[in-house]
Amino acid sequence: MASNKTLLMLPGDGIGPEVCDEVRKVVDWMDKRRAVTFDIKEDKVGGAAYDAYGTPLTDDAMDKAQNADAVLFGAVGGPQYDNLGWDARPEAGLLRLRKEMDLFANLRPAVTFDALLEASTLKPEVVQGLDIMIVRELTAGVYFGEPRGMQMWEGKERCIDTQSYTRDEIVRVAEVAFDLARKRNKRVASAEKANVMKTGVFWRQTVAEVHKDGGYDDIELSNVLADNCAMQLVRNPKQFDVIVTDNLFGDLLSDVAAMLTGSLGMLPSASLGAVDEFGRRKALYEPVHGSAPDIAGQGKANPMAMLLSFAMALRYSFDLGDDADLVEQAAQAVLSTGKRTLDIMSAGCEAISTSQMGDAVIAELDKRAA
Ligand SMILES: NC(=O)c1ccc[n+]([C@@H]2O[C@H](COP(=O)([O-])OP(=O)(O)OC[C@H]3O[C@@H](n4cnc5c(N)ncnc54)[C@H](O)[C@@H]3O)[C@@H](O)[C@H]2O)c1
Ligand SMILES: CC(C)[C@H](C(=O)O)[C@@H](O)C(=O)O
Ligand SMILES: [Mg+2]
Repeated sequence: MASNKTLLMLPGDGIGPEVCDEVRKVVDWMDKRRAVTFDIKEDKVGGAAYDAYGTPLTDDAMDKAQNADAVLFGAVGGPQYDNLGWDARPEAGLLRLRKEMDLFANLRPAVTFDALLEASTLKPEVVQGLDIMIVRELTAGVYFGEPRGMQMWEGKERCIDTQSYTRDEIVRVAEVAFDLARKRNKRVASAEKANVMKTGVFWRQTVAEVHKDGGYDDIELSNVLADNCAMQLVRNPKQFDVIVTDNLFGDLLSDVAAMLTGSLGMLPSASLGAVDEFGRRKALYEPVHGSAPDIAGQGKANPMAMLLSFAMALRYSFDLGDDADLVEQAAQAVLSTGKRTLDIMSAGCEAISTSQMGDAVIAELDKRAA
């Protein structure tokens, strides 16, 4: 029977294909055990697409992404591509997907599993029970602002990147953050640099207006300078519920948050567009980590961030919240049995490979569905 659940897989480079292989196991399991069939398409992105086609994302792949119900993205990049021209870089493929699909809201949840308390570099009491959501603006700011690049200025070479935000770009991501907070602990911290950046002042004012005029008086809003936010995340992360922030600060703060959970290999993400008139939204799901060239091809990658990103796809794109819960519970159960990839290894635990971790998740899913 034809499925209306189209899933585009873009494994990419480095450990991207390795962690995507583990998601394929769960997709197959869903088909067999839950009668949920996905119409899977696959294409190349990043360095893999550059090697095959001379571009990090073909128009054909872009079209497939625009028409999929969800895109599952592995990772892109690698040292062999670092000196390519600007638009040929693997990262340019990812930025094009985000921009052209208008995926402005990037949800990066940092949740600490009890089994991994020892894997964090922080004291267990600081991270135990942590559940925060970073909402990163993803299609504007310094990543896309113009002008950018080299120019001559007063007879000297200089290079410019431009931080730029329109009111609408701030309003829509602030609304996502407030709406999410309403279903959580009703607190939003907005992080910017209003002390030194004009865009920071505008961001702060606009978020306050959305809070006041958007009917969000049940949500507590606080402002935090982004540098202080980074420090507070390490000092006392549980003070936060939802953090909303711009593209660049969101990139940095989510890597910090990743280490609270034990490893960058644990942090999933969902990049969402606006809800259209039919109630659908474009979406791309990807781990927060990159292509990890240092461990690629060795079976060492932790597939959890990718698997948990797929769980987010089940929840946000396919209205399969129960199945999302199941995948998350299975992931947690595997870690509770002491199985570990090297990034989250602790004394007394069993070291396993990427693919063994995927198999262990399937075994737990089987137990739960039995
Ligand atoms: N979304 C993406 O595709 C994405 C994100 C970040 C970086 N990158 C790209 O990846 C390349 C490498 O960047 P980087 O080294 O700064 O960041 P990275 O996230 O690839 O790796 C940072 C460190 O974390 C480890 N790590 C990351 N994911 C892991 C996992 N799943 N399991 C175990 N360990 C893991 C790596 O081994 C490495 O030591 C660069 O080309 C960068 O542009 C891509
Ligand atoms: C690969 C790169 C373009 C990307 C970013 O900077 O947004 C990555 O670091 C991320 O966190 O998704
Ligand atoms: Mg990043």
